[in-house]
Amino acid sequence: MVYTNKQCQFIKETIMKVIKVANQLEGAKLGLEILTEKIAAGAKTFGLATGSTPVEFYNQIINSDLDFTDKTSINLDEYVGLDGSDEQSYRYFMSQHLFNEKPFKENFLPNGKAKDLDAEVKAYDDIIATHPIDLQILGIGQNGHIGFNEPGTPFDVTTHVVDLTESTIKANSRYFENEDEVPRQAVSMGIASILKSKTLILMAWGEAKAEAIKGMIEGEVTESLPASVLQQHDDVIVIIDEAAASLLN
Ligand SMILES: N[C@@H]1[C@@H](O)[C@H](O)[C@@H](COP(=O)(O)O)O[C@@H]1O
Repeated sequence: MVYTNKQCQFIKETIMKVIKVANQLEGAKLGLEILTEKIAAGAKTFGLATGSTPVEFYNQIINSDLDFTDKTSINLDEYVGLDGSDEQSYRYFMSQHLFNEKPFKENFLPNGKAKDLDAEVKAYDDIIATHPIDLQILGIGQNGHIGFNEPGTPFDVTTHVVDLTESTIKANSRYFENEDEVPRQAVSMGIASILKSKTLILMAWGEAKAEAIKGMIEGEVTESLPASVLQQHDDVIVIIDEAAASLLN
């Protein structure tokens, strides 16, 4: 794979490729290059993430001439109790930041309003099984969570209902009027499902992510830092800015 982006600096190649970029915009452009390459190679199904991290990447996609009308997206997670029309739901977020501008053949997200959450979890596993993910986009929580797989989540779980930790509720409250408004549960793709993706790109910007990034890359593989499991996947590309990389040796 050839990266033409001049701003990036290749800082580590073990199994994980770690690429430091000048800033979020450069990282998003690099993400678009990789995505374009994967589509040219036949990728059809994309695992997508919410949060502030991929927003510029989605802008880049919107401004590109890539066509997704024959492509499928499968999102990582959704808050329990929020309808897709709720402005805080991840379904709404994805519509606003990508899907309204770039129509896909189909967009899957868990249904946070499902009456029977056990059935919803099973149905989402079936969707993932029948639509193998070619490229998964990930952000990372300050405590090292991916999707909504909080510290302590076993690595072998598939889609599940999660009790959000205090730290995640606090971190994500910036999107809500106050902390009390943040749902306490979410439906999340599990770590086992995430690891089945052919290629993964994890992006992180800013100092708040530096500790999690250090643990993920240089620490031991441990369920206390869910993203560390990515060390065991053979095709992970980590794109980070200076601040997120600042604690790396
Ligand atoms: N479930 C999402 C994660 O997928 C995301 O990676 C994380 C970080 O969010 P941000 O990108 O806003 O820092 O937030 C949420 O918890």
